[in-house]
Amino acid sequence: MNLNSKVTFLFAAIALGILAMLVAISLYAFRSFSITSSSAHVRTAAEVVRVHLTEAMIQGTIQHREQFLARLMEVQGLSVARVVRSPIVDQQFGAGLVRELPADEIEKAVLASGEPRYELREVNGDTLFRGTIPFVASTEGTPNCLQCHNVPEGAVLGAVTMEMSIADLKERALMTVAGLVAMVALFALLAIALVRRIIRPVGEAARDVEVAVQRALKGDFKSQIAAYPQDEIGQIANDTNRLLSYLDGGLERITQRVVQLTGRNPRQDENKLEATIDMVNSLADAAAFKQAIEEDETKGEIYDRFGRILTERFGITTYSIYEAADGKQMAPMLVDGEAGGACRWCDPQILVRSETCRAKRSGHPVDAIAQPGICYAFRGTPDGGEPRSHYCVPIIQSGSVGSVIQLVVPESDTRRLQEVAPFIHVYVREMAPVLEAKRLTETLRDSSLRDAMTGLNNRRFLEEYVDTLIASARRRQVSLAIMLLDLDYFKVVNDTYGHDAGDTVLKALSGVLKQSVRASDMVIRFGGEEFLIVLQEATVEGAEKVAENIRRSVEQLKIQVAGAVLQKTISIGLAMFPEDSETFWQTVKFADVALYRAKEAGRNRVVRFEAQMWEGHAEAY
Ligand SMILES: Nc1nc2c(ncn2[C@@H]2O[C@H](COP(=O)(O)OP(=O)(O)OP(=O)(O)O)[C@@H](O)[C@H]2O)c(=O)[nH]1
Repeated sequence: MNLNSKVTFLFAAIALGILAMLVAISLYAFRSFSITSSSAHVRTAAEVVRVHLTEAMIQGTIQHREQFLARLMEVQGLSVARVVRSPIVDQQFGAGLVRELPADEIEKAVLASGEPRYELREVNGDTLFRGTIPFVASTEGTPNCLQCHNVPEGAVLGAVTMEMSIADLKERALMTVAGLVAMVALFALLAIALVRRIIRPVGEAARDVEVAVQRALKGDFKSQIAAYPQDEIGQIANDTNRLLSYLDGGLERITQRVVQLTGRNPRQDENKLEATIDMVNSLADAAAFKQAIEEDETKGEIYDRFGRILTERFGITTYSIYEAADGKQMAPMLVDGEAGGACRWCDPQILVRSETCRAKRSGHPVDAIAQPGICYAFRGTPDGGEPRSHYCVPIIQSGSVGSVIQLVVPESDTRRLQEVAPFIHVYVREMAPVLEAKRLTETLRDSSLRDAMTGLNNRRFLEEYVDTLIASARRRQVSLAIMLLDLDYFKVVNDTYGHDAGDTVLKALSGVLKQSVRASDMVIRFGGEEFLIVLQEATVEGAEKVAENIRRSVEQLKIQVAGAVLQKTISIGLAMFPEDSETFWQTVKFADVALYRAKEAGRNRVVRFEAQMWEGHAEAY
């Protein structure tokens, strides 16, 4: 029920209540008045009858009593006028007139009690008032009752009964009450109409405010409340309009900025305020994410953190992060939360021919939800499960695609992915410069630890890595074989064919060395044409075999240089850690001494270090 109806209802109820009370009080008052006034009339008439009868008795004309009473009934409205005698009068004066009427029940009661009785009754639609008044013996007056009646003072001598119609009086009373009711009802109707008119703007403003609040709760602050006269309601309407405009303007400005940052426009059917709050939250989360990854040490940690955000925040559990390596290759860094996992969602071709990856090739996001089947490299159902779709985002670093994020979702979940994609872009945008900085740092660090010409690790790398190497060997209680290798008569190559030919020989040798050892072994370019190899978990016999194998491979290696095919030999010194020395670098010195012996002994050979070789060399180191 609205305010207007409530007020109308309230006023109507009050008016009805007042009317009911008014009618009740009026009717009661009129009834009391009618009875009182009729009683007074009957009493007066009874007194007139008594005086007349007394006079008739004194004059001896009492036999005309009935005529007198009949004449009396001609008075308008009077329907009964009769007299009854009390038994004590009959005792004194006999039975009285032959027409004497017997007393009815009321008269008997009045004669017995001496108290008047009045009564209202309805007869055939007429309202009659009856009064029975006793004649009581009194000593007052001249002559008085006791002069003739032989009775004590106060005795009841008789009673007169009169009955008159008060229909006219009643009708007039009802007319008066009806008039009163009509006036009050009219006044109430006018009052209700006036109050409704006064409060209508309040109700309409309240309705407008309610509509505006409902829309505001849905993120829409564009409502305006109709202008009203300059009273309190008008003031509320104006203030509310100003507040709504202020909120709408503020939300509009915030949304515009947030849309610029996220690239996501709230949908028409969306709660704009909640959508904007969501976007601001995402921006704040992305900023926190950026702060966290800036302090991460490696790119692997960054990918891992991003993977967790994909799963925990966006509910995406199947995804791949590829890193574009040098040349045409791509490497999976994180697949479905697994570091360096296999290429699960794409044709493995992309790993060796990165151009096969559409996002890598184009540098643009690849949206298979908007354009199903857009990328031929995508393998949507590798395990025959529910068909899947994908959305790939390239990360541009230093002007080219450095990494590719691939999000994979079941077909049934594509709409949700579309909704979160802009937020994921925000994260990717925050991540890109940090990844680039990390890549530069890693490249710089890698180049300082690597020999640019041969691609082998350098002496500095060995110096940094040696502690880890020793700790690992000690923990596993294994030996390391250390070989120092030096090309024989290498100077001649430079001198005869030039420095470039010398470089070619060194590169070819590096290749042979790399191929001759296990991936876990280390090949280091130790000096100019000097190389150091560390074999992990080695025995003396095993190491000697590897060294001999290298010597033979080098001897058989034919190297094409400008205008000639060269064949070179190599000398190798071998020492064992910790068998030959408890310290790694001392073992390297022993390998160097053995190498010296190999050169001394005619070159192109492997010499295993022996303790007596150190004698005479100690001072040289
Ligand atoms: N082309 C080229 N030559 C290098 C490089 N580093 C060192 N050399 C040369 O390698 C040669 C080493 O010569 P030596 O130490 O005299 O030894 P060798 O001629 O190999 O003779 P032995 O070791 O005694 O068998 C020098 O001529 C250096 O200039 C390099 O990076 N490229």
